[in-house]
Amino acid sequence: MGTKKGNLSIDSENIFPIIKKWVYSDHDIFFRELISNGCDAITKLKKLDMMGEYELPDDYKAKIQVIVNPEEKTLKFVDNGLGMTADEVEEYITQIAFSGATQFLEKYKDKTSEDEMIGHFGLGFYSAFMVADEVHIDSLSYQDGAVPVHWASEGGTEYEMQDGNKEEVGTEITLFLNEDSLEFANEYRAREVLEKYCSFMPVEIFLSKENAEPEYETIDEEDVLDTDEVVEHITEEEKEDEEKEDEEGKKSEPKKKAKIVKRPVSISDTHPLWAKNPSECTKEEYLEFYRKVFMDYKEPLFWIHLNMDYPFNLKGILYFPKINMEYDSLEGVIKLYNNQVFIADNIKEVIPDFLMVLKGVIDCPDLPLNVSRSALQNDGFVNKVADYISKKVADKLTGMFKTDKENYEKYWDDISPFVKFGCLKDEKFGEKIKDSIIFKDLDHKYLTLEECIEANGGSVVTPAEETKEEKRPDAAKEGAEEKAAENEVEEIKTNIYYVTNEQQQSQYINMFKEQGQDAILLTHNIDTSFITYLEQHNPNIRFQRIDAEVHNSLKDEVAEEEQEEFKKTTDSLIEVFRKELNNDKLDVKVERLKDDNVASMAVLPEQSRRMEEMMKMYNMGGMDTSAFATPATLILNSNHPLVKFVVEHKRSKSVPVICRQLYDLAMLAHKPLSPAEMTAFVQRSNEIMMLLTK
Ligand SMILES: Nc1ncnc2c1ncn2[C@@H]1O[C@H](COP(=O)(O)OP(=O)(O)OP(=O)(O)O)[C@@H](O)[C@H]1O
Repeated sequence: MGTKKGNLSIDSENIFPIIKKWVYSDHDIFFRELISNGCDAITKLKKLDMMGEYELPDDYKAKIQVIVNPEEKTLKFVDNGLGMTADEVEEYITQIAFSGATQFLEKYKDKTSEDEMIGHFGLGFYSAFMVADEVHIDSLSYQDGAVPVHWASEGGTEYEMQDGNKEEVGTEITLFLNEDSLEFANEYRAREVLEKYCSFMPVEIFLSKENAEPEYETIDEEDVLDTDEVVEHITEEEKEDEEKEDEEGKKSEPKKKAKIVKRPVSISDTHPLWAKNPSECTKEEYLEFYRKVFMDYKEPLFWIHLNMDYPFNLKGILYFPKINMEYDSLEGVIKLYNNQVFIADNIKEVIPDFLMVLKGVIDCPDLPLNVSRSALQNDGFVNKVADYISKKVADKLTGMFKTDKENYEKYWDDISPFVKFGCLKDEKFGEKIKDSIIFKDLDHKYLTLEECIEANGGSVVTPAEETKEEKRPDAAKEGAEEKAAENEVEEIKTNIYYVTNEQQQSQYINMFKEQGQDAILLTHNIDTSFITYLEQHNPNIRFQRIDAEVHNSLKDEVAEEEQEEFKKTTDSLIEVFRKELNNDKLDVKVERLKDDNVASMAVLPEQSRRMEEMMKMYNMGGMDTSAFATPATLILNSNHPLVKFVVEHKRSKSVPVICRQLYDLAMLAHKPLSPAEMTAFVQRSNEIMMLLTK
């Protein structure tokens, strides 16, 4: 063939600026595109061999070589796939713009948003022009009598094609890098990109530097392989005094070694663990894979091996890392692959939001390589993938809850924020997992929600619901009865008490324990939202923080005949405290607490406290949420000698000090004092101690 010159295609005129600017936001992606073309070419050649249309040489070893040359500023991709004839280069490369690109340009000529640009247009090869001023193709087709072809283009609309001189079947693509992209001719940078995109490609990939000094290694002669290039055979004479003699007194043979050219190491692991059958993988393999891929040397808690063929193909491994710190700061990585070719990290359309704290790999050959995020959003298939993944995670957890409770409880602190977040985010997940959610009680024993309800004297189906069911057939009275039943439900809600901070709420915990009353620990900041979620899903329960009210079991009843006297005491205490604390709106309540070690405490209604917490959590645009805060109620224990003293000695000069101190002590367990309050508190405490010295 003489030199053939031509125009790439009338349509391609405007394609290069588009490619350069938008198609691929990550410039390094051309590595992936060119290497996956090479992999495809190799797969096709192997298929031809299988179909008997071509015979692979006996010593055929599929491989892709990436050769950097910083001096020449070139980068080469060499594969031993099926190669192309001149006609094929013409058809697949030159005229490419006819097919995809025409529509592409039509559709996107006025759009500038990158999100909308990325699609699957068979433009992979052209990504080379993002980094190269000039690209050459040298190819030799597998076909009998094929003539090698050389193609060159400078990325405009023109190209040149002539006979080439490639001797082995396959294709070599040479990129003459532009000034902005010289980094890719650096061996270390190239390795970094290859490791990012090609760590698990199905073909071995070798990186080398053109004209680099060869590296050698010395190995035992017996370990030399046919494929090794031996440069020297070495016989190591053992020193006289070290000479060993065997039983018959013969000298042992001198050691034979060989100096060989260092064996190249493939960048890609062509059989990644996720592609294997889960039953064939060992714990050590899972851990090693985790360390290698995520560079995380902390052991993951456990993992799920996904393996699905129908109705779509999906394989992968999801690891649960140790994650018991604040939920917001957690960041997992889920790497998405298409047939072992890396697509991207953390594509949120495919991976349900709440699973983003996990670390893992997912290989889904049915997902397009060039994923457009906006295109994925409403894609039914993508939603199914996401549903499947979340279902599998729920299955793993419920399975573990049933069959391996000991470990499940051990992991619970780590995984509970994730599980709870999952419930808030994904109805279906919440429904599946609901019976496997557990709560730690004051003795650090685990209970299910059902057990918590029972421990607090309730039952999962409330009597009111039962009556409601029974009465249902009576249609005539239905309306009125339903109302009555609803009120009843309201009345018989089971309270589940909880603690958010064991230190701060210790006074309440002690009182609870003393009365044999239990509570659960909910210490994570996601718990505020989570209990609201549980209440919405279980109308018969109500969560109350341990200091939200004075639990009935903590109080002594006031007998009928004592009522009047008690009221008097109450009124006078309220008056004194309001006066001494200089706050006539102060909410004071007097109770007879069973625990006479407690003089005062503060309670804050559950709903207003939760509201305040939510506002704080969302920060409400930097608003000062204290303006909305409901002040706590001061509870005074009329059984306590200090309180009794106040009632009996209203005019004593100690009363102001006692009132203020009791108030501060109650509030301390509830929230931090302001700087001024704290200063006053310390000063007063010192004054009280001074009295001891007198
Ligand atoms: N290394 C190669 N060996 C043999 N044929 C190749 C090679 N590279 C490209 N081709 C041919 O050129 C065609 C166009 O390649 P290009 O990368 O532009 O698009 P694609 O691979 O079809 O799609 P995409 O890369 O966007 O997924 C390929 O389909 C293939 O037929």
